[in-house]
Amino acid sequence: MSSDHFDLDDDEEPPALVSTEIPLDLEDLQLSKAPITIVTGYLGAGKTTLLNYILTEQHSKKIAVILNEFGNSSDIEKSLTVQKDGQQVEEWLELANGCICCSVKDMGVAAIEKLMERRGKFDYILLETTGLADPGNIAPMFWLDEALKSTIFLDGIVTLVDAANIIRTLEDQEAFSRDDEAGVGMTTAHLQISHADVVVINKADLVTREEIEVVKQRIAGMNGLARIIVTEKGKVDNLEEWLLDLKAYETVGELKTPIKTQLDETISTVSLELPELDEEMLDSLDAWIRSLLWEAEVPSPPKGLGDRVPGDSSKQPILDIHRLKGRAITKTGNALLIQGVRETFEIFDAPDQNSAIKAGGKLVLIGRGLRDVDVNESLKWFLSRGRAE
Ligand SMILES: Nc1nc2c(ncn2[C@@H]2O[C@H](COP(=O)(O)OP(=O)(O)OP(=O)(O)O)[C@@H](O)[C@H]2O)c(=O)[nH]1
Repeated sequence: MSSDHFDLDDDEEPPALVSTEIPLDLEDLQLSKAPITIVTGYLGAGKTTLLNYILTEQHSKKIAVILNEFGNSSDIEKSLTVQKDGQQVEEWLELANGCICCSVKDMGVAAIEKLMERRGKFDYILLETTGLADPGNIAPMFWLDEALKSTIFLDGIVTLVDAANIIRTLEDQEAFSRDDEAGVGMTTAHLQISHADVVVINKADLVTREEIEVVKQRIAGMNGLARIIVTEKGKVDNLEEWLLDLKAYETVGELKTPIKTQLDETISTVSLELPELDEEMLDSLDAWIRSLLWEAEVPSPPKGLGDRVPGDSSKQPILDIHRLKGRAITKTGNALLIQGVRETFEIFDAPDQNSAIKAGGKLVLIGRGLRDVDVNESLKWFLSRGRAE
């Protein structure tokens, strides 16, 4: 995005702090936090085109768009403020419809909060990552546990894919594989799709309807939780439905059973039924999830079930859970939601108890290596273990 007008207002002294007698209402603070949506997608998928469309459309929303260089976590930790010759650098483009656009490098959560404080309140923040970013590294930073301390909260991840090139990108292991700890077979595009709450299949004008269907099936087979929309030039008509207010980390949505076609060799989605849990089983569930996310191990009984391919120890599957969502109902009638991204997970009371109880217990896992292990059997065994012993 280019601009011919930047507002560089940085040497002003901040106003002196004045003490107030008015008690802060924590709930109000929570409500006034600004949602941040991470917009990701492979090089050239159309991220900037989509954000340009949002910023120039007539709507009544105050949106702050941050374009930055979030690439990997080490860059982010390295620098929490933007410095140039000892001065903080901010470049803001103010738009006629009340939106702003800011281009920055190497920023962390604290720096974004600080920028937002200085610019005043925005209804939404959209953060465009670089085409090579792994959203799994970025999301946990915004999904803060001590939520009240932050003025922003992670609303969701939107991943754009280029309809004409995505299949090739997913299949061209040699050209696109990441040679880091993500492992062979995993491309950046895999990581971006597996973490998505919404997938925007862009550049629909460049392919046939049949080709769009193939892309849709492939994506739905990988990430059974993401909602999918098809666009040209990033034109998403209903912003609130598809990009803003996703609440992807506060609620778990429908948790629909993923389609059976496993077209992708690397990433898949598994859906597990959860029985009603007593306290001991709830602890077991927590331990089972920790084993999967922290140890990359599918617990199995001494013999029988396996987290390895029988007879060939060289073929132990690499388990790597990227995203996890679930709903657990306790025997005492309490509904809990489960949210996870990479190693971070949380189990908390469902805001809407009635509809959660009605929908029933379920756990959905998205990640690598899930095709090679029987997570369903493992979970069943693990939950019943305490009672059997
Ligand atoms: N034909 C066609 N071209 C598109 C569409 N959307 C975007 N483009 C073009 O694709 C190119 C890349 O779009 P960008 O919006 O810059 O993509 P990006 O994801 O921001 O790219 P990077 O920042 O390099 O990762 C540009 O030339 C766009 O004009 C579309 O729906 N159809």
